[in-house]
Amino acid sequence: MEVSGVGVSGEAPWKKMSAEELEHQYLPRQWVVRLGAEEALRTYSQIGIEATRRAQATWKSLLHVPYGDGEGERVDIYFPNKVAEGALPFFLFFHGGYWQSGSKDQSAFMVDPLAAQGVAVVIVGYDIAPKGTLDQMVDQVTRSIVFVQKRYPSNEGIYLCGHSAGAHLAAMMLLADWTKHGVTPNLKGFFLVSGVFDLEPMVYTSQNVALQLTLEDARRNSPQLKVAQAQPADPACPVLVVVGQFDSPEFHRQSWEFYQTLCQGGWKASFEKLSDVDHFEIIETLTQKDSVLTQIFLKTIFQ
Ligand SMILES: N[C@@H](CC(=O)c1ccccc1NC=O)C(=O)O
Repeated sequence: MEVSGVGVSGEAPWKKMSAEELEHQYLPRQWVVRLGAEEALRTYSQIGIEATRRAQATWKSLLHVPYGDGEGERVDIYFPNKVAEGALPFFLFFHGGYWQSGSKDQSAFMVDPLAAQGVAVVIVGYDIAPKGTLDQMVDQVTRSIVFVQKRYPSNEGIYLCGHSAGAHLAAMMLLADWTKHGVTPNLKGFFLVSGVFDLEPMVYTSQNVALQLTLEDARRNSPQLKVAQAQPADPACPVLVVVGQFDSPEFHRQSWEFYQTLCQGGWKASFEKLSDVDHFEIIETLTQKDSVLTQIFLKTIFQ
């Protein structure tokens, strides 16, 4: 892999970028080659809305189930037809949108192909900025997982998948302290898709207008800085770091360096660069049962 991490000077490469270049590196829509930037976002939303409509028409579901008292603290749960409720693998999805856009209501991309194979899928809602702060989102995601574990104690594994900002939230769960929640979730795998793991560069982009991260907030919420010091709770739990071929060089660097840090920290990490997909297609392909990423998920869940 040719992506260099920290340069010979020891300084992160983004620190030498102009403000314009940094902004460009962290605007995924500008790296889409098959469509114009705005059309790429529109297409992504449409595919998410359509997949969600189809999922709700096809599978038994529990919609808008509260995992906390806040209005935004809700999940949608989709069940496969067979087997008794509960004794199933559970796949939890945390949507992207830079912690300030997107919702569970248009993010059920992977329900059809996973439910068809006997996986329960939970699409998690959380309070995006400016309503929610990053610390609150991390806490909400933690509680959503605790909720699933408590409600389905006989689950056959909980798998966390996040996209982009959602991959960041899922990665923060590698560091979660479950003791204060009274239950340790049966986590069996992490799928971190086109994520951001070091939030420091975000502080210097326009995304921070809504996020309002201080440098301290960014560092406290950067799994890249934290996982090296943490012991894997379960060293056998696989952590897959995936990035799309057409993601920006900064997104490639973020994923590659996080993967390397996970390996050094004793996690069972793997890295995939998915060919021919951009930041949005990488999730859009999850609507299809034979996509490379869908197959990786199923293989991990049923190995
Ligand atoms: N404002 C971003 C949108 C974006 O990043 C995004 C949109 C949908 C799903 C994930 C995204 N990226 C990270 O969370 C852009 O212009 O590319």
